[in-house]
Amino acid sequence: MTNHKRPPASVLFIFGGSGDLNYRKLTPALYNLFLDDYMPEKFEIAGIGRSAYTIDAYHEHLKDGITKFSRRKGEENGHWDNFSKNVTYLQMDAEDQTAYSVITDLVKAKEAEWGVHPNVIFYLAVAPQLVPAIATKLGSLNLCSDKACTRIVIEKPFGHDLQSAHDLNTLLGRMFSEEQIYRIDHYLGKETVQNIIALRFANALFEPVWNRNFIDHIQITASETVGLEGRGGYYENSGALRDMVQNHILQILCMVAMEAPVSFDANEIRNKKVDVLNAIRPFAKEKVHENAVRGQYSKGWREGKPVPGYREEKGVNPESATDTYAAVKFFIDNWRWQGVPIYVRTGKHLHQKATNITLQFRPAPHFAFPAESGETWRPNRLTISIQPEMDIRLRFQAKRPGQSMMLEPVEMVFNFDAQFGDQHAPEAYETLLLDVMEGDATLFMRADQVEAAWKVVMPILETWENRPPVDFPNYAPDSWGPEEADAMIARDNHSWINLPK
Ligand SMILES: NC(=O)C1=CN([C@@H]2O[C@H](COP(=O)(O)OP(=O)(O)OC[C@H]3O[C@@H](n4cnc5c(N)ncnc54)[C@H](OP(=O)(O)O)[C@@H]3O)[C@@H](O)[C@H]2O)C=CC1
Ligand SMILES: O=C1O[C@H](COP(=O)(O)O)[C@@H](O)[C@H](O)[C@H]1O
Repeated sequence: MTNHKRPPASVLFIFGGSGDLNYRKLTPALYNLFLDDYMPEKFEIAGIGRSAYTIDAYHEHLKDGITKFSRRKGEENGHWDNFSKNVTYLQMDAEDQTAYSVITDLVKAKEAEWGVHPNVIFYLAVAPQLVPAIATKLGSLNLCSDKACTRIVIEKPFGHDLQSAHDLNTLLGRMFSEEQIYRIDHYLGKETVQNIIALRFANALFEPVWNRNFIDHIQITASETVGLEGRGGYYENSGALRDMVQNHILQILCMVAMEAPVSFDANEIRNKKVDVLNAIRPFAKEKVHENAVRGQYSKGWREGKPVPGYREEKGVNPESATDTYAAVKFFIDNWRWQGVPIYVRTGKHLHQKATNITLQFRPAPHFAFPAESGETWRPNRLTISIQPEMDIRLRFQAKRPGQSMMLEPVEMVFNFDAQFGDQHAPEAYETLLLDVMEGDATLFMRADQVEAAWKVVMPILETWENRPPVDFPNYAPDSWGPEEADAMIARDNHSWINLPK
């Protein structure tokens, strides 16, 4: 028996139903929502692709993905039959307008069967080049003018640069109103990312010190130990700055730096975030090299096994100039953050998988203790670990037990798993898919947000594109990235904070 509201009846069309994202993320997320009683009482999921599948083969394929990739690891597959009877497959070429009648037919059939007009959700889990064609064809169906019930979900990447993102927004705007468009950034669905808002705005403790008067600098790290994982074709045209900084990292930065919202209304939250993006100091192109560092991994070793260099990966140009690492120093020009550097970095094949945010506080204004007591003195730090560790740590000085006043840095830790158990935290895609079915766009990117984020990175991208790197490859797998990134932060008398594994 469910004790929460469930979304209204919904028909969900997944373009890319035969693809990797649906296999690894979307269907496992939908199945978990089903197990947790969050799916609508009446729902139909239609995967779409050109590949041929019998319905049984399609179900087997999806079940295999759940067994391998669901947070529940398929241990509750006993409910699969009840779920999969609502899952169908439509073999169609999405570039063929005449094929789209199957979509309207299915919606009509479900409306007649259920006796209610359902939500109609189009999830575009396809390569970005296909998005304009599909959106245009959907636009010519009778379904899209229903602003209350019809929604379109667009996967990343949203555009390749500011101009293409703007063009895509314009095109989508011809067929759908802004409230119907859900631009996914899966980081916003992560529990620990959403918790930044709770930490900041549900507690009176932090807000008074959350500003330039107390904070010395901020670091955001999103490091990965994996390489391309078969996505060379995509990544070669993207790179770390486009793939991670323009979207995930800037969104995290917005949540750390935004002003307090007055309500949880989607537009209120998004307004506050876009204010941050608009306040990020634009880079003069001649200053880019002082504030941004790019890297590319060479061949090397990880845990005793050889790792091919980026330029040797499938789908990659042997002389590629694509960045697999990016580090940038940002400033936010507003009253709260004036003068506080925000260092961000991300990269493939780094030493550790870790996404975390550290706010380092200014030193205490006067050190009254005997000089020798402060040998191990360290500045206060608040560290928010997003993944794989999910915790928040506050570092402060304590008196070491004994007859003399010796100080020692210690930590207070809140750990999600220890507090709430590790079994039932929903995955990002569960949260985001549920939000789409419920019509809540708070965790999705509005058109102006996406474009503002592109504006932030464009001077770096343009400078890098006009000035090919001379030193690539410039970092080894299993390292912390190029030395130049260490030098960039060292010029400000700081160093990158690498948390212990
Ligand atoms: N995979 C991932 O982990 C992530 C993916 N994404 C994004 O999701 C999107 C999809 O990625 P991914 O699933 O990896 O890609 P895949 O290449 O695995 O899947 C592409 C899908 O598009 C379908 N498709 C291609 N052309 C047509 C067509 N003409 N008509 C109908 N269907 C078509 C393919 O079906 P068929 O071949 O059967 O026609 C397939 O289902 C991309 O934008 C990607 O950037 C974002 C984050 C993570
Ligand atoms: O969007 C992307 O994110 C993943 C990292 O996601 P995470 O949830 O595992 O942190 C990244 O590997 C991929 O290149 C990028 O497209």
